[in-house]
Amino acid sequence: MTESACSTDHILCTWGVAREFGGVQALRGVDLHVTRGSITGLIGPNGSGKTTLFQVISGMDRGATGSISFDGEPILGRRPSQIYQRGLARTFQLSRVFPELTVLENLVVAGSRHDRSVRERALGLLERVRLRDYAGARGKNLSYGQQKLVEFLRVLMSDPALILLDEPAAGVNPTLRQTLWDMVRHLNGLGTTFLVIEHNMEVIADLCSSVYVLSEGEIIAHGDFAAIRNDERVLEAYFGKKRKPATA
Ligand SMILES: Nc1ncnc2c1ncn2[C@@H]1O[C@H](COP(=O)(O)OP(=O)(O)OP(=O)(O)O)[C@@H](O)[C@H]1O
Repeated sequence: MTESACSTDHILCTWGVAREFGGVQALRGVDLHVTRGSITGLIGPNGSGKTTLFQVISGMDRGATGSISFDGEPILGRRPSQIYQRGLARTFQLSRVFPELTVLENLVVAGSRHDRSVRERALGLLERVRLRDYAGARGKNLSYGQQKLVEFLRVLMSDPALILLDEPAAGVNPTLRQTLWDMVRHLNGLGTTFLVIEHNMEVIADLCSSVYVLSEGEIIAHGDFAAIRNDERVLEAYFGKKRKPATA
């Protein structure tokens, strides 16, 4: 893929992104395009490099090579705060809620100004996911699923253009999980773009217009879910090499 393949339709493009950890090639030349306004899925077996790619895109891991553009600007090598300020935010596999702050404070700290409008925006978000009654509770006193939802809301406080979600529903009960996906869909309807790591294929099929499949640090397939689900390389990556037919 050439750099010219990245157009203004794409909010994020990566070319040849590679990352090695002491002999382990975690990413091997990853080319990926995220269309503006899409919900794009990133799937792959455990250890295939998904989280590493998020670390690199968000600037938290600055040891990669290749190039990345976000909203037309090169970002590889930039600090996480610079990338975040440009409008690219992410959540983490494990919740990172501030345990001693209240739920409301957890959201307000991420707002741009500590004024009334930030507070109201936070309360509005909590209302939307039915956590308004928990505004005064400390982060540490929420269930794990509630903490993940609060972490997601905190990301929304900065009104990012692109949100990277790293298994946002893992460890979350089915009701909260539904709330979370409804919120993703709602925000996407308002124009927010998402790149989502998710292991549940029903969710991927339901939510994502485009899916990238990573295996051993390489993109092995890309397309809509119907196309990638029957791809030979994808089946092989998930279920292992094809067995030889049994002999009599
Ligand atoms: N900081 C690090 N130091 C050394 N090796 C690392 C580091 N981060 C990731 N790796 C290795 O890179 C590879 C990719 O890991 P990564 O966590 O990105 O995979 P993943 O697809 O997100 O997996 P999972 O689905 O299990 O979360 C693995 O072999 C992992 O052990």
